[in-house]
Amino acid sequence: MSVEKVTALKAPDERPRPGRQEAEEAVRTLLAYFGEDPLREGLVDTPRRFVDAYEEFLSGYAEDPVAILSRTFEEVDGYNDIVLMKNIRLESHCEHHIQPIIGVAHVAYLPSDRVVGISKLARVVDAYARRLQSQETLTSQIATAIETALAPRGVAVRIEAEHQCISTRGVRKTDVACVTQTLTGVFHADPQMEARFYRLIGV
Ligand SMILES: Nc1nc2c(ncn2[C@@H]2O[C@H](COP(=O)(O)OP(=O)(O)OP(=O)(O)O)[C@@H](O)[C@H]2O)c(=O)[nH]1
Ligand SMILES: [Zn+2]
Repeated sequence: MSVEKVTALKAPDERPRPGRQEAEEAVRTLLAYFGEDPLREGLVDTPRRFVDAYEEFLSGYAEDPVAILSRTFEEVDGYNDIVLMKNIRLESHCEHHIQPIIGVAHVAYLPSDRVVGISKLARVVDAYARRLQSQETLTSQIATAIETALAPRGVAVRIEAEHQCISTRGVRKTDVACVTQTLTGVFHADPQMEARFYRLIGV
């Protein structure tokens, strides 16, 4: 197996990482590449700020979404219907251009024997969104984490988002939403459940 292939198979936390100084130096290189003077007053601290900002944007790599969903509750007095968090603000970055993806996520599940604290559904969205993503992968990862952690009767995740790599550069189309969804279990198998999900989120 080639060296590249072995590297590609390593888990993210096992991959050798450059240090902070190297990261800031890379930003200085980019500034110089674009014709700027990285040492002028307004830019001298920019590499530090840039790396700080992207550590925040990409902080999801340090999170374990299944662990976020590990605290569950069984005492729901027979509650037996859909749980939906709709209009969760979504902020991510596309893996192709490292440009913002801004939109909303709707996350629903039909519990089997346990429910999760509802804030945790939004935390799972953030844990995956704060990574370099394609919208399809992001949608699927959120659904899979809920499936894995809660073993519910079904999961429905829908994301509607604008990609700034499409609105501010390249093809430059504004007010265009990319819509993706993953439906599992009853939401996939039962058209009435699928339709209820759409009605609840106002589609
Ligand atoms: N499927 C998918 N594509 C995405 C996503 N975010 C960005 N893209 C697309 O990724 C593609 C990358 O295409 P390339 O031809 O390699 O890159 P490019 O030359 O910058 O393409 P243009 O954006 O068309 O200028 C573009 O079509 C983007 O619109 C996403 O979340 N999912
Ligand atoms: Zn992009």
